Amino acid sequence: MCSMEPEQVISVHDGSTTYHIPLLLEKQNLLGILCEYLELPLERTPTRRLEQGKRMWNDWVYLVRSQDTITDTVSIALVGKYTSNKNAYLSVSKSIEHAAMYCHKKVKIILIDATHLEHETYQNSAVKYHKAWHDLCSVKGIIVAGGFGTRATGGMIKAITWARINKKPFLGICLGMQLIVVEYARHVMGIPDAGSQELHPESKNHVIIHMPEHNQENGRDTMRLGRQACIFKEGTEWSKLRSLYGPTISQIEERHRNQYEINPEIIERLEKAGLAVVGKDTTGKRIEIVEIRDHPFFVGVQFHPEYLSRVLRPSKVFLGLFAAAAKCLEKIPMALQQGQRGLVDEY
Ligand SMILES: NC(=O)CC[C@H](N)C(=O)O
Repeated sequence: MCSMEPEQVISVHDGSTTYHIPLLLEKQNLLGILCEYLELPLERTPTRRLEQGKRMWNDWVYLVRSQDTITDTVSIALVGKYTSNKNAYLSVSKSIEHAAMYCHKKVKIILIDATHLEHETYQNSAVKYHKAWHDLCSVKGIIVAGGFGTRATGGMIKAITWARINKKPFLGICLGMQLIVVEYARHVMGIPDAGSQELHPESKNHVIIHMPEHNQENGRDTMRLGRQACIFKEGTEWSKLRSLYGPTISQIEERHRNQYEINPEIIERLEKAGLAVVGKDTTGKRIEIVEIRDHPFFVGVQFHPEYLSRVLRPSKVFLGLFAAAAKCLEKIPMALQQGQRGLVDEY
């Protein structure tokens, strides 16, 4: 066969998940073959690096194999406006999967087009409207993901109201967090026209404003980007999200991509009404995390936790949402503190 030896052919057959593929490759000695053909001196690799690699490999094999014995599936709705493109929310979907693997559960992610939750859809297509609401009401947890522009935000706000009132585990990411604040201001604080400068320019009560140091004319060129610190506020040890980082962590770093922020002038009123500030930036003015205390899990983050989630190191933010949906949140802080590789370690 075209000047190739049989042992040079490596096959990757269908498996239950893509995470099994490294296991298939290893079984066929891919590493050995590559080292031989590329003349890579594995024996000269420092022992520390080799051991680190071995540990990571063992953790990977353990986690992937443990997936084969899962019986429970937890459904999570991902509410957004770019749902017609399956890959638009790939990093968010993968982060939910990482969290599910840690909790030893399977996940079914249901993409919901936020416009379908809006009344206009009911008028044009009652089937789409009822299907979207049926999906939203059936799932165990809900995420409103990031985004730009007004379209579909009416439906996202409806999803937030539903999760808040019905005590469904909920996570709002970036735009999702900004809409939590709009929803709270409108329906709990009694400001019916509360809005965001980006989405509701006509509003007289902007609870989300353009960040002053960012140039509006240059649009997205001047976004707040990249890794930035978030400091947990004193007295927020009760926070369900914070409990996942452990008692010694007072600061985390996460990646950002936004132009708007919570209006600092409303923060005191927001907190008095029950939407607590859990994390702020290093200036102490910019809000990074909000959370409702009397709720199984209702968290908004201004950053994008999906950018830093990894298979062996799932984002705590997604872990919180997923574990609350799977009703195993109370086990997670201890499991993480003890360095368990996942909840299956219990068995
Ligand atoms: N990444 C996002 O979700 C952005 C949210 C919002 N459009 C902003 O610019 O702040």
